Amino acid sequence: MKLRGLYAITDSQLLAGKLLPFVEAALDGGLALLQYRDKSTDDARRLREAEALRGLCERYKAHLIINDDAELAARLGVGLHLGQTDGPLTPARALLGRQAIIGSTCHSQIELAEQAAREGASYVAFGRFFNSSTKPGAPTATLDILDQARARLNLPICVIGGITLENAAPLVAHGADLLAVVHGLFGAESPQEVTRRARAFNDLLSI
Ligand SMILES: Cc1ncc(COP(=O)(O)OP(=O)(O)O)c(N)n1
Ligand SMILES: Cc1nc(C(=O)O)sc1CCOP(=O)(O)O
Ligand SMILES: [Mg+2]
Repeated sequence: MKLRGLYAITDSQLLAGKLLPFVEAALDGGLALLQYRDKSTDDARRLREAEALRGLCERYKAHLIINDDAELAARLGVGLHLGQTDGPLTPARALLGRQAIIGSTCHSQIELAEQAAREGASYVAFGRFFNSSTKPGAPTATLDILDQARARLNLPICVIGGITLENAAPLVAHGADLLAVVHGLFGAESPQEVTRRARAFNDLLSI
C-alpha cells in the first residue's frame, strides 16, 4: 500500500458541532488518511465519533487512524498514531496486526525514525515545520530532516505542524509523502471551502 496524499487530522474544539460534515467535505476532496484526534477522556463519545468516522472512511475508501489509543484502534480494526510518550510501537503492532497502518512521531530526530522503522512503523512523522495554533509547543523541525529521512529510510514521510496551502510546496519538494493538516484544512468557513482546500493539497502532491 502506497501511503501518499493529504492526511486530515480532526480537532475537537475546531470541529465542535460540525465534525461529520467537515470530515465528509474533506473526504470528498480526497484524503489518503484521516486521524481522529480527541484528547478528552469521554470514552463513550470517542467511541461513537470514531465509529461514525470509520463508516465515512469506508464509503470514501480512506484509512482511519486513531491518535494515541491502541485499544480503540484495535476495537475498530483501524490504524494508530503513536507519539514518543504514547507507549511502545512493538506491542501495538502485535495487537493490531501486520496490515495495520501505524505511524510514529519522530519530531526532528532521524534516530527516532530509524528506531520506528525497525519496530515496524508504516510511516514516520516529522514536525512541527511552522507555527501551529493546534499544538504551539511542539518541537520544531527544518527541511534538512526530510533530506536525511529520504536518504536513510524506505518509509513514507509525513510532515506536520502549521501546514497550509501557501507553505506546503517546499515540504513536498523535499520528499514529504503525507501532508498532515488540522487548521490549514478544517479552519475553513464552510464545507465547500474544506473540499476546495483538500483538492488543492492533493494537487500539490500531484495525485
Ligand atoms: C501525523 C501525526 N504526526 C504527529 C502527531 C503528534 O503526535 P504526539 O506527539 O503523540 O502528539 P499528540 O497528537 O498526541 O498531541 C500526530 N498526532 N499525528
Ligand atoms: C498534533 C500535532 N503534532 C505536531 C508535531 O509537531 O508533532 S504539530 C501538531 C498540530 C497540527 O495541527 P495544525 O495543522 O493545525 O498545525
Ligand atoms: Mg500522542
